[in-house]
Amino acid sequence: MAQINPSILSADFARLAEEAERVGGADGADWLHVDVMDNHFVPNLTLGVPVVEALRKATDTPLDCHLMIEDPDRWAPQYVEAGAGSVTFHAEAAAAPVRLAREIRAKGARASMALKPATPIEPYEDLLPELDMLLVMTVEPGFGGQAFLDVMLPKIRRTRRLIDKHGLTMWLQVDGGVSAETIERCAEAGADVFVAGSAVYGADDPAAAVRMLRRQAQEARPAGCAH
Ligand SMILES: O=C(CO)[C@H](O)[C@H](O)COP(=O)(O)O
Repeated sequence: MAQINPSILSADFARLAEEAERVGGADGADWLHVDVMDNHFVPNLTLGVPVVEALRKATDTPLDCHLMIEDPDRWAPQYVEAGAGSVTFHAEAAAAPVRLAREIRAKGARASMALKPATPIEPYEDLLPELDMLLVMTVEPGFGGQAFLDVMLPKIRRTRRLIDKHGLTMWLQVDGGVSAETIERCAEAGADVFVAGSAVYGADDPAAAVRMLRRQAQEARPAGCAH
């Protein structure tokens, strides 16, 4: 089942509760993607734990927190305590990714790891069973509205093959430039969770955009795929 996670990076930060509402409801967002940026790991600054706590109270949609921050080993557990249902840390930033994934899971959230475009999946093959999701970035992290990097499609395919080879049920997420023009290629390559910021919040009807993206992804999935 294809999941669509609108990124609040493209939402109106002065009205986050209403923006969450605009993509929620039946057939709406599967998760709300919350981009946490610290101005060090990426050259942009967004929000932190108090905003995640406030969002948790403002919406029933589960929160998928993507930490684009340094030292996630120290900070990620606080996002679980703040109410995130899934916490993604970056492979490039984590000092002890296995220990961190186990801590996130032990605290009750899904553990996920992200790879920047230049980071290969292969060195992390043995870590996959420790994770509930792997995020392949399809833009350089830091900003919404960037063009989708087609050169990431082979990495999505290789990651899907590794997940299937190990018989894992973990999810494969893509984030960056995902839109009506690019989502089918991602789904064909094996992604099953799609983050979309500008393609959802830039639409006249964001909830309809979520439904359309989900339908496109669902129809583009390889025939007979287990994910
Ligand atoms: O992680 C991100 C940027 O670092 C965003 O989630 C992502 O770029 C979504 O925005 P868009 O769909 O407009 O590309």
